[in-house]
Amino acid sequence: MNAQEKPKVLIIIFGATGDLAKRKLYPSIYRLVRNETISQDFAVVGLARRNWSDDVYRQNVMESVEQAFGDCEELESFASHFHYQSFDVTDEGNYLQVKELVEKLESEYDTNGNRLFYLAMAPEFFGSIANNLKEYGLKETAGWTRLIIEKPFGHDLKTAKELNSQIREAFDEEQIYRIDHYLGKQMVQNIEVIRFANGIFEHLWNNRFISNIQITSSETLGVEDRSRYYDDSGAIRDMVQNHMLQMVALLAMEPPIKLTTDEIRSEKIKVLRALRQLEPDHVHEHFVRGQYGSGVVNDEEVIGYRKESEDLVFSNTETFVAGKILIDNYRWAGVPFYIRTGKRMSEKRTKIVIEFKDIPMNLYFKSDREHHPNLLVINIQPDEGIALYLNAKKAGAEALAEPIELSYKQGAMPAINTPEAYEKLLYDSMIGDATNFTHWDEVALSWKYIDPILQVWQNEQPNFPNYESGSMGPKKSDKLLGQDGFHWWEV
Ligand SMILES: NC(=O)C1=CN([C@@H]2O[C@H](COP(=O)(O)OP(=O)(O)OC[C@H]3O[C@@H](n4cnc5c(N)ncnc54)[C@H](OP(=O)(O)O)[C@@H]3O)[C@@H](O)[C@H]2O)C=CC1
Ligand SMILES: O=C1O[C@H](COP(=O)(O)O)[C@@H](O)[C@H](O)[C@H]1O
Repeated sequence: MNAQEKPKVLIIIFGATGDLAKRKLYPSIYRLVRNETISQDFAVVGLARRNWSDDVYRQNVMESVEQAFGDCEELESFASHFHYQSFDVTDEGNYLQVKELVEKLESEYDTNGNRLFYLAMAPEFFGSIANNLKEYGLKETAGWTRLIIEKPFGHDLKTAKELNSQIREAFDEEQIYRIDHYLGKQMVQNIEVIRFANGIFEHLWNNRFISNIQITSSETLGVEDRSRYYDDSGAIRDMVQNHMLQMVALLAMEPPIKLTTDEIRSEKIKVLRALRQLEPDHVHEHFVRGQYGSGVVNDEEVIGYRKESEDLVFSNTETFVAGKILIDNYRWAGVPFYIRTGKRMSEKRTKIVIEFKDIPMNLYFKSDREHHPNLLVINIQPDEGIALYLNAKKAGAEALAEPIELSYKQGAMPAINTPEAYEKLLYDSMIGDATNFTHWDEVALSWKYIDPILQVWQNEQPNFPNYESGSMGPKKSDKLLGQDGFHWWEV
């Protein structure tokens, strides 16, 4: 496709009545169409079991867009491109009807035969859907065919491998887009730019100048109505195996020789290969898990995880993880990457703190115990931006220093309308840019790192709940850094 051309596409959504489709996919497609990022020659086929008509489906699409953006222009005309078919993925006979509908729409809309299949469904269906798409001829088209797969991609390395071979029987690796929505976030994409477009940072980006890196992704929400999925997954599979390790890889990778999908992936893969695998005896030294009890979040009293549903009364699933990750390569030997993520914490925030090594002797602070190392903070959300903490002279006669903050906030720039992560990733998949999707090798290496932790945890009885809702997790998470002489920066 010519870079100037706007993609023309027929999007086929499996799980069209579900939460993800409503909250993320329809508003994203609306923005892509409204901003004319994609061609007006587009259509959407929604598939799910519910017995909806096109009208009911369109009504739901319009409501989801309005919920996201308030009153919107030309919503009815936008929704008229959406078509619904009641469909049970477990009934193979249904695929022929889907094929008929797709071919009929392709003769009505000028989409060049381009088909984007989006699997917004429970993962147990991913493999069979992919195979049936091939079996029933839905891949046979004059245009391109791509498959977007939601997470979780497997439950551990073994099941991820099984799933991957199933999907690869039907689709080539270049046609598979494994989505990790963190890679669509503006400030996650900014990590590479901050590092590789600024001479002042890249020279310092190594174990001679950085003492540790901290990545926090905290949420105030609890498990909501996803307990069936979440209880089987827990924070380590839900957030660490994918989003957190992807951020580690972006922070630690070597500069790619070119900004192409293959070169960037190849550098990320090298980092994941260099992660120090944990022996069972070392898991407790490096990883802490937690589960929320009751507490107060945003001034409201909330219940503990085990009270969220009858099925969770005896649950040992972790809703919090903190970890110390080591990367055994020349650049990062000896620099801990601390990560923490959890539900029902005191605030919703994702941020990265790069702590630089302190100077050997500080002449400007009153006591030797006062440490104000330089920090670079990358705020991923909600306030997208960067802050650099330096020390400057305190006003007054004495020769004393105090920390100051130089900051840049993306939202403060006029006319910058940050695209939502899903919007960006949907567009990338339509133009065939897989840079911000995860390659199978990345998925496999992430599971390889996580598996030993899962194995130790599943054989032990945790003492849950061990953190109050509205806090920043269990005390042991602070000790993880304390034992190395560091602390979490609440900047
Ligand atoms: N929701 C979120 O915020 C996120 C979700 N994800 C992932 O996205 C995927 C979808 O999640 P989510 O939308 O929350 O899940 P939901 O449970 O809300 O939706 C599931 C969808 O699948 C349909 N469905 C279920 N069984 C069948 C079947 N046998 N045949 C056809 N359709 C069926 C349901 O519709 P019906 O009942 O009408 O058949 C519904 O449309 C999952 O893989 C999840 O892990 C990833 C990140 C975030
Ligand atoms: O993938 C997931 O991410 C969300 C957090 O995403 P964010 O963009 O709001 O930071 C998390 O709530 C969910 O459990 C997980 O599946």
